[in-house]
Parts: sequence; C-alpha cells; structure tokens
Amino acid sequence: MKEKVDSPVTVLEDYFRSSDSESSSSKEPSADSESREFSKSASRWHESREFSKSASRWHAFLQLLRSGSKKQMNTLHPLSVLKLSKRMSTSMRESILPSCLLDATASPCRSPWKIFTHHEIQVATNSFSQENLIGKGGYAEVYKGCLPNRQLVAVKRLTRGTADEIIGDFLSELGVMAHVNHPNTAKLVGYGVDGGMYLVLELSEKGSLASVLYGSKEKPPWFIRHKIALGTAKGILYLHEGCQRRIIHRDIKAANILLTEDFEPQICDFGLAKWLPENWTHHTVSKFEGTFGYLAPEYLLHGIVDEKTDVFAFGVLLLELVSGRRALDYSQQSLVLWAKPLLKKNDIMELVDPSLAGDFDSRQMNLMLLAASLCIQQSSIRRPSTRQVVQLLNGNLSCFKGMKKTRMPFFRRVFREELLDSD
Ligand SMILES: Nc1ncnc2c1ncn2[C@@H]1O[C@H](COP(=O)(O)OP(=O)(O)OP(=O)(O)O)[C@@H](O)[C@H]1O
Repeated sequence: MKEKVDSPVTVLEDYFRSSDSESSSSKEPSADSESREFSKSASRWHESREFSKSASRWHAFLQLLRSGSKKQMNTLHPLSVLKLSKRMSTSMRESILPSCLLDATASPCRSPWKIFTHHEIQVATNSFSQENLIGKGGYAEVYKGCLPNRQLVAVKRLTRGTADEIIGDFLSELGVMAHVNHPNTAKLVGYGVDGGMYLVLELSEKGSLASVLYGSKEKPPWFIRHKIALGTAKGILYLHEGCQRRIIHRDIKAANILLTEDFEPQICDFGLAKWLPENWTHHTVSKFEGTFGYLAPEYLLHGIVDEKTDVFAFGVLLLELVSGRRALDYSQQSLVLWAKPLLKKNDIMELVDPSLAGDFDSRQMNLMLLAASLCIQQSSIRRPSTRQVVQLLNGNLSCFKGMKKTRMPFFRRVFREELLDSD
C-alpha cells in the first residue's frame, strides 16, 4: 500500500503524547533454555578470560577427555577445544582432541551432527564442481550439495591460511555453530575433517540477503525487507542475550544473512564470532578483521568489541534494506556517511530505495529509520541495546522512557519537539 511518508521522529511523537500511562505489551523473545542446559556443565571451563598457558589447565582438559564420560564430552565447550588447539602442535592435537573431530571413520562419540567422509562430501557436491559453487568469501568456498536422503546442503570448505590456521578457524566456527539454536541462525547439519575442513549447513534456498538485494533484478518488496530486519534483530538478540554465552558475531552484513524459502533470515558465518564472559564490559582485539562499511568507530580505532559492535553493523544493514544501497559502493563511498545528513534532515524520500516506488508501510519505515539512526551513533553508549532495537522494530517505544532520562542531551538534540510534547 502507498502511504504518506512522515518522519521517523513522528513515531516518537505519537508515542510520547500518549505513552506515559501506557504499559508495554510486546513480548520479548524468550531465552533458549535448552541451549542453556546444553553447556551448563561446561561452564567451569570458562571461568577465566582465556584458557591460559598454564599446565594445570592442560591437565584439566586432558582429565576431562580421559574421563571418557559421554556427558562431559558432549558438553565440552567447543571453544575450549579451539583455544587449546591454538597452542597445540599438530601431533599433540592428534593425541588428545576428541577423535570424532579428527577422524571421521573412527568416532566413538555420538553427536547430533553427522560426520562426513571426504568421499561423501565429494559425492554430494559433484566433486566440488563449479556449477555447485554458490558462494565465496574471504575464508571459504561454499558448494551446494545433495545428500543421499535428498536433503540439500551447503558445504563450506575452508580455504584460507596454513593448515593450522584452517583448523583453528574451523574449530572456532564449529564451536559457535554447534552451540547456537535459534530460528534466525543458520543450521549445522554436520562436518567433515577428512581431506580438508568442511562445515555442512542446511541450504538456504534464497541465498544471502546480499544476493537478493543486489544480485537480482526483482528487488524484495517492503514487507520482506521488514521481515528480514526483524528476524535478523531477533537472531542477534539471541546471540547477545539468549544463549548460554554472550556471543558477539563481529561480521553482521548482508552477505552473512541467509534467507530460507519464505525469507526467514538466518545469521551465518560465525568465523569471527567472539564469546565474552558475563563480567567483561568488552574485549579488545589486536588483529583487524571484519568488513569495511560495517565497522563501528571504536572497533576501527581501538579494536574494542562488544554487543554494540554488532548493533552498529545492524544499523548499516537496516540502511541497506531501506535504501537498497551497498554498505560500501563501487567507489568506496560509505552508506553511513551518505545517510547521516539525510537522516538528520529526515529526508526520507531521498533515503528510500526508488525501486520500492513508494510502496511501503510508513510507520514501519519510520521505525526502521529511527532504529538505524540510533544504531549508527558514533558513540557506542548512545546506541541502543539489541533488545531495544527489537522492541523498536516491533513498534514498542517503551524503551525510550529510560533513554529519555539517561540520554537527555542526545534526545534533546534529535527529538527536541517530541520531548517537549511528552514533557
Ligand atoms: N547455508 C547456505 N546456504 C546458501 N548459501 C550459503 C550458505 N552458507 C553460505 N552461503 C553463501 O556463501 C557465501 C560465503 O559464505 P561465508 O560467509 O560463510 O564464507 P566466508 O568465507 O566465511 O565469508 P567472509 O569472507 O564474509 O568471512 C555467503 O555469502 C552465501 O552467499
């Protein structure tokens, strides 16, 4: 339907006029209690920041592996394996890592994921034929595959770096993928460690959001863009708050949002994901990784990683959904720099993708632009939490009550008139 376009701030205006007595009715996504159960007993492995160099930790790790308890093996945190593995020589790794991760033919531990032999993967992907190649990133090639039971899968073959780096990247991504379980995260079917490192995922029929937004002539209509925005926000909220550990994805972007047959978004590519202990405010990384166009200023300048890193990238993704423009265009112009002055002027007609031809729900558009402008704030403190972003996209503005008090200067500047109304 075509509707009159107001400004994103009119959403707040309406809200502040009538909301003080109103209580929130929106439902928050519930935490995934199953996945909390999943690694309760592994939590003792994560009391410290890093698996330190100390021999005692190695000893504990070896004890756990040797104890042979299936329960303990199943709940052993995959990250533990990675962090330890980085300090392992190949021969040590071979001698102590669960054999199910090293030898597909001799697996004693039962897992919900299938372990594929190289032959099975070759058959499924038609020997990695070029026709089956459906994606290529900086770290991997992704092939479409068909299993004997006719299930369609995506086989991610890790390609970048030395053998040890590939094993590290593989264990890292496998660890996170094996841990997450949400409708808006990609689904692991199994893995292979024979003749290479392979992650086998459910195939996303529609490919990635990037291919749908930029690679096809038929641009997605508004209701699909809105569904993708909300589903992606819920997926990120699950990573930040819903699963056992705080997970920061660190590479939220259109190419990492897969789409199912009915355009349900699924976050994929956990290759850069970081687990943060509960009591850490943030983590600082020295190695620069991620995708230009989506990087938060504090990450670019100081390597600071926390939930707000993902919130910033999600703001860029919202701008892509609204404008149909890439985060960085062919002349390397930043979408954020292009959009900021337009957001400030509320120049919605200039911001919105012309291919929508004005066909969108104006309230949803206002909410999305408001969410985008908050997410791409320069200062990470001023960005909303992912929970607030989900609330906002759901049309629930109650979170602004708190923000109104705690972040007055910002709100005075951006929503001055609305605040006057509500006061
Ligand atoms: N399950 C899947 N179904 C369909 N296509 C997929 C699937 N997984 C990945 N792809 C495609 O392959 C591309 C690359 O995958 P992925 O992002 O995991 O690789 P990567 O090398 O880790 O990328 P990056 O350089 O962003 O880190 C995706 O953008 C997507 O187009």
